[in-house]
Amino acid sequence: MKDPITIALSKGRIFKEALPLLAAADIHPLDDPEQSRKLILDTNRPEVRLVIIRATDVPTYVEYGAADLGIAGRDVLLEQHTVDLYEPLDLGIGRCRMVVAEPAGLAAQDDPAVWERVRIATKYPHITRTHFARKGIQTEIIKLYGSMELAPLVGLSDRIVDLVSTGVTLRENGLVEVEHITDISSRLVVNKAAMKLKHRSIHALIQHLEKKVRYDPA
Ligand SMILES: Nc1ncnc2c1ncn2[C@@H]1O[C@H](COP(=O)(O)OP(=O)(O)OP(=O)(O)O)[C@@H](O)[C@H]1O
Ligand SMILES: O=P(O)(O)OC[C@H]1O[C@H](OP(=O)(O)OP(=O)(O)O)[C@H](O)[C@@H]1O
Repeated sequence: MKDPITIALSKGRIFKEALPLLAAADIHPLDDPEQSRKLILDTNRPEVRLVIIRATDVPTYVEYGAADLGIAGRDVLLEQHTVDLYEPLDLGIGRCRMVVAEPAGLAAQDDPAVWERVRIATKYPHITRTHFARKGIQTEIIKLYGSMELAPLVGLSDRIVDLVSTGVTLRENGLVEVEHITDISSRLVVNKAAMKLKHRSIHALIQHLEKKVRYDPA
């Protein structure tokens, strides 16, 4: 009998980009989470199901074994740095970068090399604090849950730490990137006990994903 496998992932861009990877492992969801309100999606394989959750909840579900595997952004994993998981594979999807940004007007006369104390609005307080602490810069952090680009426009903070991919959101809000913190992509994460107890199934799945990522990336 095959091991039952539960995979956690978020809807939206991660789900869309994960579909070809899952297909390479012969996993095809029977529903589209954009069309359905179902939180558990069956697949063509009776032993494999997907749970559809918030991107930031993926590490929690996998750490506690509510899902055996998951797909999580490196941003989420760095921010939730104490979560205990295996992270065997960079899936190469959800590619973007974590940056410090500020209004173009401020950037024109600003020099990050002389910053001593900065006020930052961000969804990523741990990453932000760590980045600036390494450079000996004190931070006042305003924690937000989205739309960080608004903060400097209404005087909540001078600067933000956020993800950038095309740069359109920064540009349309008159902001520019002033520091690159790190590159981001989505990772496969695996529950530690499941990796032992369901080793054959999980190992086979990792191999299919790895082959697709390495030899046939999207
Ligand atoms: N503009 C982007 N381009 C590419 N990848 C991105 C971009 N923005 C975010 N990501 C990646 O996709 C992941 C999921 O982002 P998404 O916007 O779907 O969820 P979220 O709204 O950030 O999460 P939550 O609902 O938990 O707050 C992020 O954790 C990040 O790794
Ligand atoms: O450089 P770009 O291609 O414009 O992408 C950057 C935007 O993408 C992400 O937001 P997302 O689309 O996830 O919206 P939300 O997190 O505010 O819901 C990120 O927080 C930026 O706002």
